[in-house]
Amino acid sequence: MSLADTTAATSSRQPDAGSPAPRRHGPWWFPWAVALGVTVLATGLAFALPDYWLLIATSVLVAMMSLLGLGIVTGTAGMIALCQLSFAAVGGWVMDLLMTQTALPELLGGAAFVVAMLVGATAASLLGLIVGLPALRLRGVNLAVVTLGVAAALDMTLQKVSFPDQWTNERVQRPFGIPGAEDLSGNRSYFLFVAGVVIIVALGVFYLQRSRWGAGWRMVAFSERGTASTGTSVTSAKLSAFMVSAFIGGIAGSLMVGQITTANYITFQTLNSLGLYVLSMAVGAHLIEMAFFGGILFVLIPEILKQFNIPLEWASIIYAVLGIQALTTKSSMGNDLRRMILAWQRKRGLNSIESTLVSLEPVGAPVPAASDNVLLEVKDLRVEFGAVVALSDVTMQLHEGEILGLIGPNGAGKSTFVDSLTGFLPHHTGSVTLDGVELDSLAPHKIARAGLRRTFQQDRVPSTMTVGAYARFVGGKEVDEDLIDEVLAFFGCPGTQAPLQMVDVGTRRLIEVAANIAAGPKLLLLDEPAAGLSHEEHVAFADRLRAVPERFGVSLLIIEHDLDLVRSVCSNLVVLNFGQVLATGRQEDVLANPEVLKAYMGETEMVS
Ligand SMILES: Nc1ncnc2c1ncn2[C@@H]1O[C@H](COP(=O)(O)OP(=O)(O)OP(=O)(O)O)[C@@H](O)[C@H]1O
Repeated sequence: MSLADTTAATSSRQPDAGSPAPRRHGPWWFPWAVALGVTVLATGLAFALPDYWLLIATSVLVAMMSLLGLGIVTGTAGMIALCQLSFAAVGGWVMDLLMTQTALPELLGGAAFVVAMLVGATAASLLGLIVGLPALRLRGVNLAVVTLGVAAALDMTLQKVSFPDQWTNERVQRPFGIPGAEDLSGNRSYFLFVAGVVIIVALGVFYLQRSRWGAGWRMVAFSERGTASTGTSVTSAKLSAFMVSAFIGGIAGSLMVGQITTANYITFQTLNSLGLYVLSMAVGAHLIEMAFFGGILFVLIPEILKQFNIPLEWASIIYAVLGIQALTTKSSMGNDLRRMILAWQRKRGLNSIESTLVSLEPVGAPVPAASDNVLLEVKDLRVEFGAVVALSDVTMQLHEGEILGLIGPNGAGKSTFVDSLTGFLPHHTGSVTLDGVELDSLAPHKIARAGLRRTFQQDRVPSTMTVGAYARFVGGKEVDEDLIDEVLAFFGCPGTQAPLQMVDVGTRRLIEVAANIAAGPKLLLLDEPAAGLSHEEHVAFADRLRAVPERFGVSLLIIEHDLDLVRSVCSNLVVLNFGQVLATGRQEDVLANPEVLKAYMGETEMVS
């Protein structure tokens, strides 16, 4: 499409034809209805089960609590933690200390248990913070070794120090009983108390998973770079996952101590933490219902072995088989189940979600003209990878309201340029300023917050969220929800309720562009945004991009190999070659420059 083909811009912010359905939030009462149902069920079980099975049921709930915590680090945030029972041990130890060695029970009566439990969980979350620190730099096997080391060290310490109740042979008093129950501190009321705590924590996890924190955990599991480029600190996301996980682990430890009213280091041994990790991976403990199922397995496998007089050590072999299955298939029972439901829905033609970009009425905006205000100023940018000079003395400007194209042959330094500007290559020299603010010394998430955002060549949109959750996360705390709907509709993206799992990769990249525009940056860098789009989608996408600066107030820097798109949307171009600026200026002039023709494409293709 040439300049002559374009018509006047429409700058009004009217909703487009083909808008997604109005935003609907899931029924708010659903989790509360489930919680009520579980409460009724637990109350029924408390009065129906014999004493021995009440103890077993309590153990299931406590194991579920441990798995709920572990699921946050392993399933949601995608890290490895082999010391979940160390957090439980710290929680249990502190509660044991407060309940048997201090005047807390006399002072607070039945409520002392709850206070001690919360103090213990807080202490465990501090250990979570310490364990999380290495996770900022380590991944995979290295992180596994560190967390295993923590578990082993705590194991040995507990063997030496022992639990406080054993110093004086006192027992931990269980919490206040349930009114009307006969045995106010007995197994029935304790089961009900534990069930209540589990329901509260499960509700907390449910809402956390859907909060900004939860979205950060999911993002960090999928892509740390993607997370940072949305303005979220990877450090905070990882540490908060470890701290919340450890807090819940600490509560589980307190409940374990309350169950047996005394404590022993054997309960919290490293081997048990390993078993819990394997189970968490095998069932997919980031899903609340699967954490419950995992709790049943964790308690029932040894119980069944006991019933058949099989040595309990065989339980480890069963966990090992489950672990091998989960690690080799890189999936969990929960995820498999969800995938099966999805495949079944697809077979029935339900929920297939596609972009409506090509069916949108063209906006017909002209290629935007740049204003006189310099928005981005890059001076003498230089990046070296050992002996390779990837960028050398790159100097360029981008003006407010402009769509600037950055082109160059393979290996010219385009990705290195984008990475340096957005903080992912901190060791560059030279200077980068955005709207007068120096960006050089800032971390990637701070650069994003300063108003310079980017999208990626590779898919950085996690399939574990809905379109709306992702867009709200990318948009930041202050994002206008109506603007999210508007930008999604503007690019023909699915509505906010659509699960990203149902959306193809090309449409996901459109959603990434839309969400970043809704975030309202001053400048958005699009790294090969049209890759993976069909010809018709290219044309429609270019039409929409041209309207972005005026309609949404976002300037664009587009890195693209596709010269049709560049011709169609960019007023000015910068050409990189061997890490240096080969040409810069008006698009028509640059594309006619013989040096550019020679270096970039070969004359025949450019002239045609
Ligand atoms: N991490 C790295 N270590 C060493 N050399 C690198 C590294 N990253 C990039 N380079 C080199 O720097 C130069 C510029 O690479 P860059 O990826 O920025 O080019 P590009 O223009 O984005 O290429 P493409 O269009 O193929 O994506 C190339 O010579 C590349 O081999």
